[in-house]
Amino acid sequence: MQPWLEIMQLRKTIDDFQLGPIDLSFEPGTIHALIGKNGAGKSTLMKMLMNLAKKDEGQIRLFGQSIQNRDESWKQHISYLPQTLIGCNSFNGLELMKLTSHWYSTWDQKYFDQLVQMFDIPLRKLYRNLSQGVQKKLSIALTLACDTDILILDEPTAHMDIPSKQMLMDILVEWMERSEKLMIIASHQTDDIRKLADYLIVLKNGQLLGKFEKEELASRYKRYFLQQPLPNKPIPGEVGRKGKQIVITQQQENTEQYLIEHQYDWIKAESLELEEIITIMLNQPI
Ligand SMILES: Nc1ncnc2c1ncn2[C@@H]1O[C@H](COP(=O)(O)OP(=O)(O)OP(=O)(O)O)[C@@H](O)[C@H]1O
Repeated sequence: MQPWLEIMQLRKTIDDFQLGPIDLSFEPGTIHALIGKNGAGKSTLMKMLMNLAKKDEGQIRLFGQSIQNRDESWKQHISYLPQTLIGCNSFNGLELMKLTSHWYSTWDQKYFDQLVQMFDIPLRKLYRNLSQGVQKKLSIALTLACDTDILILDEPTAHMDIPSKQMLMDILVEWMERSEKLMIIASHQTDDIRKLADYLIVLKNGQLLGKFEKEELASRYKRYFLQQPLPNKPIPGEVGRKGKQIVITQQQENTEQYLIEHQYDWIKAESLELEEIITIMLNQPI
């Protein structure tokens, strides 16, 4: 399938922080989660996708066309939720709704009203007087109601209470089903990633570790409980150990082949939780 969004050899330097080179493609009908420790470059990458942060090198292509040297009409296809909305404080929800709906021809008023009701957002209160969680809910309602092809969300569940987070997960799944859509979401919440993502894009200190299919990643990592102590040197696929008889690997086939060849028996092998896999990946040397 033709990707809707492509990034080629994208690079940016901010002081001593270097992002890239990054090559990625995003196909319709998929949800990509951007994963990385604080300061890994997730927000910077998202801002570059929106042309809000200037790239030093590389190309971004939307529907096969470069977004550079064009007017900003391509933004009609993408709605973006930044970590914090700037410049909204002196407006209330109704005014922000008018401003946003004016810009997007795909604006869906009925859907916005529905989201406002679901999240119980007071539209007549000034944005600055809303709690952080309600500010987030309003920004999400404004972003989703644009009903664009592509949605870019930077930590959408931050500051939200637990029931609202759960509701948002369902809303985002339903949003994907409205028509053919693409979603890119940066999140530190494993719940968000587990429930939503098809692919994980892992950034480490500005470097791209890779794009991984979530299910494939989950099946790759295994923990073995052995009957005998392991040798001191690492075994094939090993990424971690607990004591001498519990080992975590990321290459099931190679590990099992080694264990069988060297006559190590295992009592059981189990899959890892996504949170544990992400922690291992983010702590591994590049
Ligand atoms: N406007 C800026 N001025 C100076 N440095 C910046 C600026 N924006 C980003 N950086 C630096 O770029 C790096 C990446 O920041 P970025 O916000 O993209 O990370 P992140 O992965 O989104 O982090 P977090 O998970 O904490 O939100 C950091 O070292 C940050 O200090």
